[in-house]
Amino acid sequence: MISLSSIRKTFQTKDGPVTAVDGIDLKIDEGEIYGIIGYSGAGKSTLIRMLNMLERPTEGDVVVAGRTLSKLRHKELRKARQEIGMIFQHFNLLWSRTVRENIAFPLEIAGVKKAERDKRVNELIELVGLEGRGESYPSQLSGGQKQRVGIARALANNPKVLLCDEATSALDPKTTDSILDLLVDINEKLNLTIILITHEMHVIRKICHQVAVMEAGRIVEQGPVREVFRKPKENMTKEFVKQITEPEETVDAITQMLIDHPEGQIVQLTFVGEEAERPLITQLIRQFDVEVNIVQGKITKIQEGSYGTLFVALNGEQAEIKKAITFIQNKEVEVEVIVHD
Ligand SMILES: Nc1ncnc2c1ncn2[C@@H]1O[C@H](COP(=O)(O)OP(=O)(O)OP(=O)(O)O)[C@@H](O)[C@H]1O
Repeated sequence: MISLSSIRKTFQTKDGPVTAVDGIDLKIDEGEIYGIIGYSGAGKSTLIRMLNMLERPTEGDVVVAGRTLSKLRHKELRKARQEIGMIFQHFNLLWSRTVRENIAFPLEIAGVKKAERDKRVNELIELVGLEGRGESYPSQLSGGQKQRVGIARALANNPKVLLCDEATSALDPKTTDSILDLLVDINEKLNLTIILITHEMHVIRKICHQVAVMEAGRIVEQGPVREVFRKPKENMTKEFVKQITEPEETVDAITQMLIDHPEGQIVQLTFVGEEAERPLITQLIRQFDVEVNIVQGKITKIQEGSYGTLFVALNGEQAEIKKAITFIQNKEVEVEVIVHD
């Protein structure tokens, strides 16, 4: 559905050239929810804005739904853009227009007749769960409701692709979750391809199938979310994964555990899918002469199954601990030894 090859974007500034995107190749399949995560300044906004030519790449080609956007002229580009909807962190609604009028706006621009427009707006209002709010003005809506208007407006012309630029960053956690649920619902109902950028791993965990990690204008790691969670390779990725696996109490608990069991070894076990449900600890205790203390554990839902982390302290003879760790590894559970004694 989307393919980027050797994309580069350099801005000319008073202080000299700034390369925001520095040679990115990317392929995104139809129907996929693809997340791009990175800290501020990594180049995410610039990258996503090149997917609909809000920014033109300095080098490289952008192909969306079979069209090479980077080569299109004004009129053709306007048409191609109807295939690509976009939502924004601060919603970008028209404040003097009602909900209905905001949603109808792109239909007016596309020259859709009044009767058809009204019908389509009704469908969209229902799709995003804004029944009864059609005549309200944006200032009368909550943040979540405003983003629902943004989503309805972005979907008005039946796009194939939806771009989400930090679409939940201005919302509280509960509202964020309801908007993310809506995006999954739309993805499934319409087979819409969704690309989102975020700095929150929670967003990736909750809805994405694939993830790319961006740093300094490049993609440093990418793959299916469950694989990246199970085996993050780059330090940057590990930091993001920690955002949801390692709450502050874990660090405190580990420190305390080390004081209490100076002879022990603390390991982090990472399970994905069915592995998360197997009675691994029972097997460990039965088959090896080790004591197992659970420090902290958490199982989280990801878009394709469940994902769990468990911090345990293993006490016993070094050789026996080693055997136990090998046993766990053979169960296809990732094991990271946090502290060597
Ligand atoms: N129009 C512009 N002119 C000059 N420099 C720009 C422009 N847009 C972005 N940049 C620079 O490009 C780099 C990447 O910015 P970008 O906004 O794409 O990053 P980001 O990952 O989206 O961060 P944020 O979430 O803070 O927006 C930054 O160094 C930024 O200052």
